[in-house]
Amino acid sequence: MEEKMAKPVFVALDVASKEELDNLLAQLGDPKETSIKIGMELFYHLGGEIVVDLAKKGYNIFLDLKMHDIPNTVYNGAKQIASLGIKYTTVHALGGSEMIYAAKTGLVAGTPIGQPVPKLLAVTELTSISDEILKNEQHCDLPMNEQVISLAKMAKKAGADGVICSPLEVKTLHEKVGDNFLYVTPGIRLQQNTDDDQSRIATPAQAKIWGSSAIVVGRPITQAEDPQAVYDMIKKEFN
Ligand SMILES: O=C(O)c1cc(=O)[nH]c(=O)n1[C@@H]1O[C@H](COP(=O)(O)O)[C@@H](O)[C@H]1O
Repeated sequence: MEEKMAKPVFVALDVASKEELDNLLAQLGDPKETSIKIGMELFYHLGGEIVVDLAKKGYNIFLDLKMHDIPNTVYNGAKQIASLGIKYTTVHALGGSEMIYAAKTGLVAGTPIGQPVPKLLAVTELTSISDEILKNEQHCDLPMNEQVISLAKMAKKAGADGVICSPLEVKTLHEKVGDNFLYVTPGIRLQQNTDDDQSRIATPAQAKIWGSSAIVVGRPITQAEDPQAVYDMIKKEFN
C-alpha cells in the first residue's frame, strides 16, 4: 500500500454460490482496479481453486480466514494460504503472539520464490463487539480503545503487518502503535444508524479522516441496487 496509490476498498464477497459471485464481479468492473475480500462463506464452498483463478485475473485479494489455533496448525495453514496468490490474510490477535509469529513464518515459507509475501493482519476486537460484550462476556477490564491498542502492540511485535479494527480506533492507534502499520477497517456504513450485526461503525469519509489504510465493505455494496455505482462512490469518498 504505497502512499501514492489509491487506498484499497475491499468488497466483502459474502455470497453463497459461484453464480452470485460471478454476477457480483461482473458489476464491479475491471479486475485490476478492484479489491475483493473472500471470506469463509465462499471459501468453505468453493475452496482455493477459485481464489487462484481470481488472482490470475488480477484482483487484489484479501483472503479472510481468521485463523485461530495452536501455532503449529496455524503455521501449516498459513503456508498453504501463501501459495494462492493473495495479498492479505487474517488471524485472530487473541490467539497470542506465538501464534501470530507462526502465521507470519508460515506465510514466508509458503510464498513462491519471486512473489511478495501476503500481508498478515491480526483481528483485534471484531467490529460486532460492543463495549457491553467486551465487559460482560469477554470479562475484559480495559475499555475498547485500550484493549485494541494492547492487541495491536502485541501483534506488531509478533510480526503482523497490521490489524483489523474499527475506524473509531484508528486515530489513537496511529498515535500509540505508529504510522508504519496497516489499519484495515470493516464496520463501514453509509449512514450512522444501522440495525444489523455491526456495532462499532463509521462512514468511508470518517475512516479516511481517522487514517484507515484500507476499508472493507460488504452489504452496503453487495445489497445495493447498483453495486458498481456504490463501489465507485465509496472509493472516491475514501481516497
Ligand atoms: O476480518 C474482517 O474482515 C472483519 C473483521 C471485523 O472485525 N468485522 C468485520 O465485519 N469483518 C468482515 O468485514 C465484512 C463486513 O461486511 P458488512 O458488514 O456486510 O459490510 C464481513 O465480511 C466481515 O467478515
